[in-house]
Amino acid sequence: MERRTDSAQIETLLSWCSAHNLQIDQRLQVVPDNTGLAVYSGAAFVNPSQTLIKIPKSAVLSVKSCSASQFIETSPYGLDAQLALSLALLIELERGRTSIWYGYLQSLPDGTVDLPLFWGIENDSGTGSSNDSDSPEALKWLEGTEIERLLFDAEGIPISDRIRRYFAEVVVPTMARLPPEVVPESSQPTLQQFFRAYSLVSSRAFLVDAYHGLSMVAIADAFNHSYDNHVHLETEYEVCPDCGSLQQCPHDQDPTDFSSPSKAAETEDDYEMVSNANISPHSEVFNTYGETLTNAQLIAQYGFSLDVNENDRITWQFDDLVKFLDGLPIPRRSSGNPVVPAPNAPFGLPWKILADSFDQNVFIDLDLIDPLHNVDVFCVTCEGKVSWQLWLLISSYFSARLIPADEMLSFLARLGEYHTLWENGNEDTAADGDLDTMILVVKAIAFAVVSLCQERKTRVGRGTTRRQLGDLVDHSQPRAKLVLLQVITELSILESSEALWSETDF
Ligand SMILES: C[S@@+](CC[C@H](N)C(=O)[O-])C[C@H]1O[C@@H](n2cnc3c(N)ncnc32)[C@H](O)[C@@H]1O
Repeated sequence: MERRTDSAQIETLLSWCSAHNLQIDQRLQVVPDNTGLAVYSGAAFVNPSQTLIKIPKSAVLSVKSCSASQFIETSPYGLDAQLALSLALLIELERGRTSIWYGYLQSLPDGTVDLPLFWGIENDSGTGSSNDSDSPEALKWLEGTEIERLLFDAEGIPISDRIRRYFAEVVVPTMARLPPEVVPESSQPTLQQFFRAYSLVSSRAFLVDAYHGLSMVAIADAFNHSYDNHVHLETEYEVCPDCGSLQQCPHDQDPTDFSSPSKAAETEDDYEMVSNANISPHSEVFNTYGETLTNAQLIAQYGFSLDVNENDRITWQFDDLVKFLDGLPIPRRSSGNPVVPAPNAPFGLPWKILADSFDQNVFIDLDLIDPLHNVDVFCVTCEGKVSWQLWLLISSYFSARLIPADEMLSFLARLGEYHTLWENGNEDTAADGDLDTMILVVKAIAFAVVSLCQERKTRVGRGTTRRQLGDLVDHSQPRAKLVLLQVITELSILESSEALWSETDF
């Protein structure tokens, strides 16, 4: 769907930037592209570590800075923060030219960003949008995919229901309470307008610091995404959540603590976009919306996917995995008493200690788990490998049936070593000890991974082969096409993993 921003809108945006002290390095140009705006370099080469954009904190639109700040409850992150910022944005949009962000807001895409959570419900919002003809087909292929899971909150409630509920329970009453100097009394935004505000927040907002939280940041949001990015936004997150001060302030709990060095005033007042790679002349300058984002996450949150995305993975939730493992045959020793696993803690393991003790070889760094881009830890990667967390969960599940609880930690450490030797065909060099038990568990892990992949394959792609899906892509409308490509990727990951883990010679 094309939604090019025209040059008059860009000019108004740039005048607004100068009026609000937002500085853009002359080597960069904001230009129209098919999705709205994009940023390109000019004739000059740009080196890394250059500050290219300075955005005064006073220019960001957040719940704290908006015209109705005292009427909106803030939330630090997650869906609640997105909903609150959507309301703040909606109010500023309703204010039209009287909003101090008008020059910025007029440059944003006109319609609702095409996110799957709105598919099939656009017509319910009262505008009779016609984009929806493609939705039934797209929704059909969405079933069982990684995208589908992202359309629900942690309690399993559809995010679209949460948005509607927030509109009815918070947006409508808040709009009715606002004094006329904030929005005119005649202003009664529709659910469709709130959908648009939500879609803009979902696809453009940044978590800037502990004071402003999730915010709309002009120009920073004009960059498209790539994981080979050239620039990133730098902010000091740890500011006072009450007043935004980076230095000591009256809200500090310990007034005698003067340990934090005071920063220069200019660092305190600006957010900065800084280059982290060379930028060639006349090329598009990319930001990254998250280094670990999968295509499913990009589609759900931003409405687009990359042609190739090495972050793609298939994920499972902890409870579903345990239920699945419960249905598999438990490996048994030919002699010795079976062990009854500890019923409470998951398999009696100190998960945090185990997680911390994994070294550089691990697939996912725990530091990458952040509230906005939550990394799903139990997964198979696009190469078909399992994440260490999935390996650990499966191996401890089976080991708990074979090994007494107080020996589990050391057994799992030895099992990890043995599994690595075995993968490389060097299992003969393993020290003796409980070799038989380790072989049993390694076989059970391989069997479990193959079974998990096979089971997931029955739920993705409606039993259609990848070749047939490929033929369908060519004749599909944009939404169905986007989902079909995702289905093909997911099936291919599952097939690679199944092949990799079946290869093992038992
Ligand atoms: C933060 S905005 C980036 C600027 C954007 N072009 C605009 O002004 O609307 C995010 C939106 O840009 C588009 N976008 C960003 N990176 C993209 C990419 N690599 N491929 C396709 N669309 C992309 C998507 O429509 C996404 O929702």
